[in-house]
Amino acid sequence: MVQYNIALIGFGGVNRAFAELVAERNNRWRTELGFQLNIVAVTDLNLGSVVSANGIDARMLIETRFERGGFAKLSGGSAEADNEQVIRQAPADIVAEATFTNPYDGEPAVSHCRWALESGRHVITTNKGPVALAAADLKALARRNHVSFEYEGAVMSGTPVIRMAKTMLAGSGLNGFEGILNGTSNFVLGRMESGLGFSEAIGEAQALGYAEADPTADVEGHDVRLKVVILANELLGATLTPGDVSCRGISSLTVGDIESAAKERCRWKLIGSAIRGEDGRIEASVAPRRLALDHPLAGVGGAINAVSINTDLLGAVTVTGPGAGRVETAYALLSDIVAIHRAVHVNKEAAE
Ligand SMILES: NC(=O)c1ccc[n+]([C@@H]2O[C@H](COP(=O)([O-])OP(=O)(O)OC[C@H]3O[C@@H](n4cnc5c(N)ncnc54)[C@H](O)[C@@H]3O)[C@@H](O)[C@H]2O)c1
Ligand SMILES: N[C@@H](CCO)C(=O)O
Repeated sequence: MVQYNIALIGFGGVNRAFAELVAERNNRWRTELGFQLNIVAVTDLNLGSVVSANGIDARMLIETRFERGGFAKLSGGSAEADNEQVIRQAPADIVAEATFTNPYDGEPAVSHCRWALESGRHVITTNKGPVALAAADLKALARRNHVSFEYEGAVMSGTPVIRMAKTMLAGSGLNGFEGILNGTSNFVLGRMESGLGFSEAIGEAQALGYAEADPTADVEGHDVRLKVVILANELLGATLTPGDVSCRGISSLTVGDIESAAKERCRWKLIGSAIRGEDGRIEASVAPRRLALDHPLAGVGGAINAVSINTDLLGAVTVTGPGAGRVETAYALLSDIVAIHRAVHVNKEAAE
């Protein structure tokens, strides 16, 4: 039986939900997927660090109400988040990076990924910073160290848009995309249509685990800008940085704007898009758009995301599914491990 030792960096909504999946589903994964997971290290800015080569009980981790620095009370624990030491020295095969997204330079998550890859650990991450701002370097580092860098959850949480488009639409002539790529702002717009105030709607999105640590990133469009960079670079072969993407969020929309759109059978949506022009240049933007109710993206509600990918051979192919949520995003981490497992074990077995 294959077992992967996992280090969790950041123990907030996503990695907690992932630990819960490990506690509930490891037996099932053994049978269905051919591997089981063993959490050997966890670090968190608020809780500290804990390392155990024999494994840390996932159920204990999620059921204990730790205070600040509370990992110090566990065997192998410390009150400090010793990220570098844990990432480089814990006996992990895979490092799951799920700390805050920093939209400016991606740090400290970029360093977390770099330390892990340099130390020969696979990296799985839901953090948009390292993927949008340092993917090329991190992929090269992964190749040099014969490990994988996987990041399906960075766009549309557990809905597999990156892997699906890169593998299943290969050769179809991808030339652009447009879509709803932020669960929080889509949820907030829907709640405002139902009469809720902007701040109350954001509060609900935070409670449901959709929002960024600083929800300004959601409502000002910065989160979508990172996702547009990621999709454009992954799917269209672009080399965009966030500065290349014009960006406007939903914070300037008023209840009056939303009501007048509704009277004219329209609805506001925050749309991220990129398109390859005649000259080969990629134009990318994030902006609220007033869509007629019969537009395919107008009916996408709540924290659901949808992206229509333009192809030469098929026309538009639309992927829709959850775009935020703790469990939904934790699933993306599992899907990354499945990809690593298939690359390492299944392909090796097929070659033998
Ligand atoms: N929640 C979602 O729906 C969702 C979806 C897709 C992607 N993401 C991304 O996944 C990541 C995690 O999201 P989340 O919802 O769990 O966020 P969260 O705010 O609930 O958790 C982040 C955790 O990281 C810890 N942390 C921050 N900096 C750290 C550091 N330097 N060292 C160790 N720990 C640190 C924090 O203490 C916190 O517990 C974020 O980058 C987010 O953008 C989240
Ligand atoms: N805050 C983000 C999480 C998913 O990246 C959203 O609401 O879409």
